[in-house]
Amino acid sequence: MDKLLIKGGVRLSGELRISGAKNAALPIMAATLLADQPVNLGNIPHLHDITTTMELLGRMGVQLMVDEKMNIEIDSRSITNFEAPYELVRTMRASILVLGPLLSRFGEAHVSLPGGCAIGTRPVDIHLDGLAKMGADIKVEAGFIHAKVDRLKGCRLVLEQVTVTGTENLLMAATLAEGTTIIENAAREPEVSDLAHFLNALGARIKGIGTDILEIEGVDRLGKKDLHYTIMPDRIETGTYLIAAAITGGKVKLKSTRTDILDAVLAKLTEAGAEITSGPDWIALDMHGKRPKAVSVRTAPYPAFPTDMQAQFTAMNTIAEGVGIVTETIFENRYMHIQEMQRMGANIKLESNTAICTGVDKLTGAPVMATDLRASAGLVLAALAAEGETLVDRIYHIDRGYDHIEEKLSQLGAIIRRVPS
Ligand SMILES: CC(=O)N[C@H]1[C@@H](OP(=O)(O)OP(=O)(O)OC[C@H]2O[C@@H](n3ccc(=O)[nH]c3=O)[C@H](O)[C@@H]2O)O[C@H](CO)[C@@H](O)[C@@H]1O
Ligand SMILES: C=C(OP(=O)(O)O)C(=O)O
Repeated sequence: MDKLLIKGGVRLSGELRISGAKNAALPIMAATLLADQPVNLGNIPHLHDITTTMELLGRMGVQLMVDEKMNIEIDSRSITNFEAPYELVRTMRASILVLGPLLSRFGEAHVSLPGGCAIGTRPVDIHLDGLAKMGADIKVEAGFIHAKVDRLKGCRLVLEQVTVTGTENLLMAATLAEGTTIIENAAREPEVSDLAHFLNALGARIKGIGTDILEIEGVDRLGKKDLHYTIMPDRIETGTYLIAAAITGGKVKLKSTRTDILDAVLAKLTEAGAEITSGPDWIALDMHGKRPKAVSVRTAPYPAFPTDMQAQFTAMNTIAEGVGIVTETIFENRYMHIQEMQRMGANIKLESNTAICTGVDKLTGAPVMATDLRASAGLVLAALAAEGETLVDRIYHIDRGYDHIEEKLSQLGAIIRRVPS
């Protein structure tokens, strides 16, 4: 297993280009299953999860072609089977996103139940309940979801809890259903909106995009000749590099990104003492060499503070001035990074879903273990601020969601290298 070796203490500075959003690219790739014409997708990030999704679609018989700029052409007309096997689903929970499109277009889907994950139990009951309400016959047997239907029927769905992939699965399913579907208490994450815009570009009729009530009038077919769709920028990658600069007292300019999807994160960085400036497609952060001030954050569905930025802000609080209280309300077990940060000298007290972080003057490099994607990012950030060397093990988690992280951090002056296994 590859590791990352980081020598901390360098003040980062420079410019970077932000990649396409993993959490928009994955549902949009799954949504191409709905189209009866090839689709070309641009701004696809270089990530392990993308390779897994390509393999998943490829095993179903879908044809994929990637060019050197990571534009992917996906043609689902050659599909031969409707199965998402365990060995792929277990490495990437987003595989569940093929369920809605397969069922809606082909009337059949067999998707392995996603396995346990380091951040919580993450059930898919809301996905399944919604599809059943739309008329699907769903059985869960031997770890597989088997779903069948002649044609899904539109109906009113009130989601019990805000769920991002749940909203996406039901939204995709509704596009080819008979009649109108209303999804209430829908997730408003920008990636859900990007998916909805993509579906409308294919010919879907979705209203209420960006709100918590989505209205979908089913159509008979989806697909548009020569459709090219560009994936939105990754707001979590953007936030992570802003913190890389903030935690080292440095400055950074991030290009090909957006400010309008990062309000909660930028507000907290400003509170931490960062000077933020921005243009239509760039954001810059300057700490002017200062140590950040500790900030308190509480995770909640968009537009509130994102759970996918919690570990990174926890990392910043470890070396900040003062006490920051971090409350995780989305996932019940998303604090696996804390124990590792404590090994680097962090002063964090964990009480139930609240982490009380008292900033220390310095962290010390240590061997640490990455446990999930954003926990790994938090450890890399802590390592950038620490004195001495940190060896981050199990970085396959990071490769799931960060495009060329060591190259990008090196570009900002970080001393970081991949140690192959
Ligand atoms: C690929 C992708 O986009 N992943 C994101 C997505 O994950 P994901 O879509 O899996 O997360 P959800 O929004 O579904 O989870 C929110 C909460 O709802 C619960 N829940 C969800 C579905 C369900 O059927 N039943 C249920 O109880 C979950 O256990 C969790 O406590 O949103 C999360 C919350 O912003 C992010 O951290 C992930 O990065
Ligand atoms: C939790 C995440 O991803 P996934 O839902 O794919 O596990 C994430 O992107 O932080």
